[in-house]
This record gives sequence, structure tokens and C-alpha cells, in this order.
Amino acid sequence: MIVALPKGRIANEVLNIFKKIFNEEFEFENRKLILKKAGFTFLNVRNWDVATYVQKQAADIGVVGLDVITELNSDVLEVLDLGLGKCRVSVAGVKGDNSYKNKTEIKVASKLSNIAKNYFSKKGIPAEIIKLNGSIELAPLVGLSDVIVDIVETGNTLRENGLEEKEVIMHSSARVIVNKNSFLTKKREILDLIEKIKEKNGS
Ligand SMILES: Nc1ncnc2c1ncn2[C@@H]1O[C@H](COP(=O)(O)OP(=O)(O)OP(=O)(O)O)[C@@H](O)[C@H]1O
Ligand SMILES: O=P(O)(O)OC[C@H]1O[C@H](OP(=O)(O)OP(=O)(O)O)[C@H](O)[C@@H]1O
Repeated sequence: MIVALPKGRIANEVLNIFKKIFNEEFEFENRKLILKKAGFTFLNVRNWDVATYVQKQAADIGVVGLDVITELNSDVLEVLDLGLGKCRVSVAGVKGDNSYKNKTEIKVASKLSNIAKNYFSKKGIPAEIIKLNGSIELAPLVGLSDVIVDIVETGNTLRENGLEEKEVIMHSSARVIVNKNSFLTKKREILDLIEKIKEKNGS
């Protein structure tokens, strides 16, 4: 069975779950992207690519944030909420300035451009989405956008930059996802691994 694990912010907590499952050190060596252990193959994948690997069955199972699954509209089975990487996806803007609410078209900067587009479209508010790849909070500070749609956890990044959360779009946390076909063909192995993950998560 092939398991796609994310690099980045939730990597340590996810690797820690597998460390407990195997009861030994569990890490990708140096620059190696593949780790084989106890009949499993683990792939060290960028957070954003985990859903792609699983949807296309390059991996049977993976761990990724709900924000990413929603943004990519991934066609995968979401089987377990790990409760890690908890955050919100929110509309934020300059503190005390709500003038965006009166605009005929809002400029919205975001990495989560589909979530942003769908949110304003459902509200019937015309929005120009400006796709950025990081440091989203800069955009309203330099007039690139009226507001942003971005991840908020503690709110520190917003506060440090004179911004505030205006509207919460969704809550997110890390999910275990499974390829639909793999779930049919490798059901027992997959359910067995999910049980182990559930047992060791947070223990
Ligand atoms: N500040 C945060 N607090 C809590 N969870 C967060 C925070 N930022 C992101 N997350 C969650 O953790 C996941 C991983 O975030 P991370 O910053 O590692 O990846 P990324 O930079 O979005 O992805 P990539 O490395 O592929 O560009 C996000 O998809 C989200 O679900
Ligand atoms: O509410 P906080 O606890 O401050 O966390 C929110 C910040 O964390 C994420 O950024 P990240 O560190 O991943 O950087 P980037 O998206 O700008 O690359 C997110 O895009 C926010 O900027």
C-alpha cells in the first residue's frame, strides 16, 4: 500500500503518528522522497500535491487539509478527521475598514482562489480573484486587493499586519483521504491502517 504524507506544517505531527504505529523512528532520510517500511511505501509529498497523488491513485491513502481538498474539489474519500492543523479559511481586510462591502466588484487576493470565487459567487457578490502563492496578507496593504481569503489560526499574522478577520468561510483540519478504487480493491488493509492511525492519533 502506498501512503502520501505531507511535507510542511503538519508533517511532524503526521510522522509522529506513524512513529507510534511502528514503534520506531519514522522519518524520510536526507533528501529521500520514498520510505519503505513493513510492507508500506511512504511518499514525501508537498501538502498541495497529496490530494492529486491520491485522486490519481499514485498513492492509495494520504493526509491533507480540508482546505486543500475543498479548493481542488478532489474526488477522493475522506475517511478520518485527525484534528491536526486546525484553522479557518476567512475573509480578512484592513482593521476597521469595511468599505469592501459597498463596492460593486471586490478585489480578492487568495491562494485558495476557488474557495474565494465560490464564496462570493454564492453570495451574489461580483469578485475579481487575484491568485497569489503566499504572503497573502500583503495584498490589501499595498492596494493589490480590497480583501484576502486566507488561512487564520491564531490571528497573529493578521494582527501583526493591521488586518482583521471579517467573515469565516470554513473550518479546516487534516483529513485522511483514500483513493476510491483502492478502497474497493484494498479495503481490509486500508481499514486496518485507518484503525491504527485513529488509535495512535493524539495518544
Ligand atoms: N497557520 C496555520 N495554522 C494551522 N494550520 C494551518 C496553518 N496554515 C496552514 N495550515 C493547515 O496546514 C496545511 C499545511 O500547511 P503548509 O503551510 O505546510 O502547506 P502549504 O504551504 O499550504 O503547502 P505547499 O508546501 O504544498 O505549498 C494547510 O493546508 C492547512 O490545512
Ligand atoms: O493566524 P496565524 O496563526 O498567524 O496563521 C495564519 C498564517 O499561516 C499561513 O501562512 P504560512 O505560514 O503557511 O505562510 P504563507 O502562506 O504566507 O506561505 C496562512 O497563510 C497565514 O498567513
